[in-house]
Amino acid sequence: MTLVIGLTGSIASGKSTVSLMFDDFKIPVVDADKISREVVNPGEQAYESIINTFGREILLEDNTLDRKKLGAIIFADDNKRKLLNEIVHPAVRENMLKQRDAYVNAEANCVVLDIPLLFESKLSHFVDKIVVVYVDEEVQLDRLMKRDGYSEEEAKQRIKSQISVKEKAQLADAVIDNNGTKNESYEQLKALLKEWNAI
Ligand SMILES: CC(C)(COP(=O)(O)OP(=O)(O)OC[C@H]1O[C@@H](n2cnc3c(N)ncnc32)[C@H](O)[C@@H]1O)[C@@H](O)C(=O)NCCC(=O)NCCS
Ligand SMILES: Nc1ncnc2c1ncn2[C@@H]1O[C@H](COP(=O)(O)OP(=O)(O)OP(=O)(O)O)[C@@H](O)[C@H]1O
Repeated sequence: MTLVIGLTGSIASGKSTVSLMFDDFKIPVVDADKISREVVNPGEQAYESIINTFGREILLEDNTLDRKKLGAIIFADDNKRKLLNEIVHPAVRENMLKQRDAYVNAEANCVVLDIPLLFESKLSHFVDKIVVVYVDEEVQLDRLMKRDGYSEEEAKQRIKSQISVKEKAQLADAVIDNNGTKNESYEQLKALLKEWNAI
C-alpha cells in the first residue's frame, strides 16, 4: 500500500524547502504550486478563463501571465482571489490526482502531495497523513519579506489570505518545526519517515 503524505504549511513556512528533502529518501513529490503554473500556460483552458475574467492587462508582452500583477490584485481582494481559485483549482486538482494515482498504481512505497492550500481547499481526504511545516509568525513574515522583497503590508496580506500556520499545526498528524536550521528540519523529517515506515 502506498502511503500518501500531504505536505502543507502557510506561505513561506518552508514547504518547498522540506519538499526538496524527500529527494534524499527517493520519495516522489507532486507539487501543486508547480502544476498551478503549468495549467495557466498560453493555450490552456484556465489561461483563457483568466483573460476573460481579469482582462488582457494581466498579460506580459510575451502574452504569458504577469504573475506579479495578478498576485497584487488577488491578494488585495478576497472576491477576486475566489474567482481566480475557481478557475485554477479544478485543473490543479485533476492533474495532481492523476499523478498521485499513477504512483499508487505503480505500488510506490510513499508519495508526497505538496499542497499549500490543503486545508483551505478541503483536500485532507486525498491523503493518508498530513505534515505541517511550522514557523512562528515573526519568522514567517521576515522570511517572506526577504525571499520575495514584499513590503510588510504586502507580506501580511498574503499571510492573512491563508489559515494561520498555528491552526494548521493543530490539524496535522505531524509537525516539522522549521524555526531552526534547515538541517534541524531535515532530522525531524527523517525521524518522522522512519516512524511511519516510509524509509
Ligand atoms: C496569484 C499568482 C499568479 C501569484 O503567482 P506567484 O508566482 O507570485 O506565486 P506562487 O504561485 O509561487 O505562490 C506562492 C505562494 O502563495 C500562496 N498562494 C498562491 N495562491 C494563493 C491563493 N489563491 N490563496 C492563498 N494563498 C495563495 C501559496 O502559499 C503559494 O505557495 C499565483 O499564486 C496563482 O495563480 N494563484 C492561484 C492558484 C493557487 O491557489 N496556487 C496555490 C496552490 S495550488
Ligand atoms: N530553516 C530555515 N532557515 C532559514 N531559512 C529558511 C529555512 N527554511 C526555509 N527558509 C527560507 O525561507 C523562505 C521560505 O521558504 P520556502 O520557499 O521553502 O517556503 P514555502 O512554504 O514553500 O513558501 P510558499 O508558500 O510561498 O511556496 C525561503 O527563502 C527559504 O530559503
